[in-house]
Amino acid sequence: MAPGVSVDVFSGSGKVSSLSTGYSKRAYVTFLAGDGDYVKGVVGLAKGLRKVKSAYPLVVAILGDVPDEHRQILESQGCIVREIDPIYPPENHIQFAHAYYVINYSKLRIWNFEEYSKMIYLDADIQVFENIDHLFDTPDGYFYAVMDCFCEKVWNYSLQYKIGYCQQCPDRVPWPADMGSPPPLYFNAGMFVFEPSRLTYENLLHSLKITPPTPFAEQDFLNMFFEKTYKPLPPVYNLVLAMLWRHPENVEFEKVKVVHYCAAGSKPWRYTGKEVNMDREDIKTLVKKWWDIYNDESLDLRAENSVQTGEETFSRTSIMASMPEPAIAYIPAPSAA
Ligand SMILES: O=c1ccn([C@@H]2O[C@H](COP(=O)(O)OP(=O)(O)O[C@H]3O[C@H](CO)[C@H](O)[C@H](O)[C@H]3O)[C@@H](O)[C@H]2O)c(=O)[nH]1
Ligand SMILES: O[C@H]1[C@H](O)[C@@H](O)[C@H](O)[C@@H](O)[C@H]1O
Ligand SMILES: [Mn+2]
Repeated sequence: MAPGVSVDVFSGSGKVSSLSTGYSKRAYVTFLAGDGDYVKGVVGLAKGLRKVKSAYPLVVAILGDVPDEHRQILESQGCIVREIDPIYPPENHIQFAHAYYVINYSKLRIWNFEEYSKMIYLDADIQVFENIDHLFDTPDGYFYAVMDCFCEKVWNYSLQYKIGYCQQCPDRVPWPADMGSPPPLYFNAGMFVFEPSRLTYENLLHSLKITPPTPFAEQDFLNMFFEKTYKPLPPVYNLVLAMLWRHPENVEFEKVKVVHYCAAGSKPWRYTGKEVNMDREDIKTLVKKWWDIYNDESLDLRAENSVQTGEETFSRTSIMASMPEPAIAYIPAPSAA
């Protein structure tokens, strides 16, 4: 999109406005490690993207420890599987918020997927309930993601949590004047829009070498690295579930496009309803909606509705969905923060 063109990319109306840029230059990308059950998340995501008729493929950046059987499942669902080497942070004795976050530094390899000009990263524990292809039309040169919430216990090591400050409601407990300015806006790294670039990739790896690891691993690191170019997206593009009970006033539940099952106990494929906050009706509804997509056989990639173009398989419905709409409705952009 040409700079300065006033297109509201958040309206959700423009399915794909840039056929001319070619399909292969845009893709969704997720990350998969290990032989556990996150593969279910990726399958669910692939089917969810098909359901909303996304025009772009899903690339899965996998570590070498993903078993062949899981790779085949992903390919049979139309995913483009790309093996990446792991990235570890510099040695130190930091306690991560979760031990497995250490593998998440490997995610930085996706900046090296230079055959794509723009990508949307989605965690495997994310589901897309409405088409978000219009986010590919966001102006280049920025890093787009949704602001996080600091109210859950997993944040208890942080100063924000200790004093009760959250950027989602900065007036509840104002940032203490004697601590200088409030910290920069902080995004959740389960969903973001970015431009792969060899130069950025090399800068990321170089910076990582000289940056001590912190509890939220690559999420903290990306927040530091992209601090100046970060543009907040509205919460409907990555509903961090804790927002439902911590900041309900900031959530338009009926309008949510992307749900991130990141709260403790909320992964649909492990859900029991027993953990704190997990017996809420809204959570049960969202878990059921995830399973409905996962179990829907009509959303499996089928030979008769797929098109093979080199290494990439697109569903025919996706290609149909990429035809430009006759008219695009422009509505005022919601406040970014
Ligand atoms: O065994 C695993 C664990 C994780 N993952 C992948 O790593 C992603 C991140 O893990 P979680 O979704 O469990 O992490 P959270 O959502 O709780 O954590 C948040 O903080 C993390 C800090 O490392 C990451 O930034 C992550 O993207 C962000 O959403 C998963 O979605 C999945 O894509 C696997 O493939 N296998
Ligand atoms: O950024 C963090 C991370 O995604 C955690 O895993 C999640 O439980 C928190 O709610 C979120 O704030
Ligand atoms: Mn996640």
